[in-house]
Amino acid sequence: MLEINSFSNHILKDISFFLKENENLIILGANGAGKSTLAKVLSNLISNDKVTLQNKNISSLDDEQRAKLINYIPPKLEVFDEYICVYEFLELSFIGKINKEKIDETISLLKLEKIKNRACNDLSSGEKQLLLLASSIIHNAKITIFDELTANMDITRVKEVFELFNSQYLQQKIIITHNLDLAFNLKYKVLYLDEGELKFFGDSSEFFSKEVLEKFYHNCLEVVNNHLVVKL
Ligand SMILES: Nc1ncnc2c1ncn2[C@@H]1O[C@H](COP(=O)(O)OP(=O)(O)OP(=O)(O)O)[C@@H](O)[C@H]1O
Repeated sequence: MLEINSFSNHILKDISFFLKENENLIILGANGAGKSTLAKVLSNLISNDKVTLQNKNISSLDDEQRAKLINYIPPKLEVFDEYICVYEFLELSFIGKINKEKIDETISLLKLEKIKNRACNDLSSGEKQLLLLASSIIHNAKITIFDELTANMDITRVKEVFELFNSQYLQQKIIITHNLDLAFNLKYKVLYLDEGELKFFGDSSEFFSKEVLEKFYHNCLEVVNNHLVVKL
């Protein structure tokens, strides 16, 4: 269970919502709407006392307790040690003891064998995002927030990520994305932000109705064969 109660700062305005146990969420909104800021508030990277996780105020949790409950995956991997390789990065992703079998299983799941000994800093943008995904599977927090995970992935990888999001590999997920077809097909609850204000929080079927799409995206989108396409 995740709750945020009347959070405001210079970007977000009076944000409140409640997510039930195991309920997944998509966060949508235009560039600069405040999506990443909200994700950082929910994971306490922007420290606050307005978020409750599993009935505990986030400000009362120590780092380990918080890491077990919520994990924010940023849009870009930043590694300061230029020599650290993919395998070593994954070793650092465990909250407790390292489990080499789990690392090998995750490498095989995401087909990362070819890059497992490469330096993280030498990876392409899409490979870095796959590494972040692998680290989140290993970390296995109660709630994982993905901030634009698929932005640099090729379409085959996006499809694999979609399937993974529909599997049991991760627990509760919060996904920030500009890929509206991914959002549409995941059928998670939707939160829409506009200039720091929460303008919609509700079910996928309601958000992706003709009326709501017209309200937020004007006449830019249509549903064709169960896919949301941009009318260019
Ligand atoms: N540390 C900061 N200091 C000042 N302004 C900030 C800071 N971080 C973000 N902002 C501003 O707050 C607004 C919201 O930023 P945020 O990154 O949350 O948007 P977003 O919805 O995730 O955008 P995008 O889709 O472009 O990634 C933007 O106008 C941004 O410039």
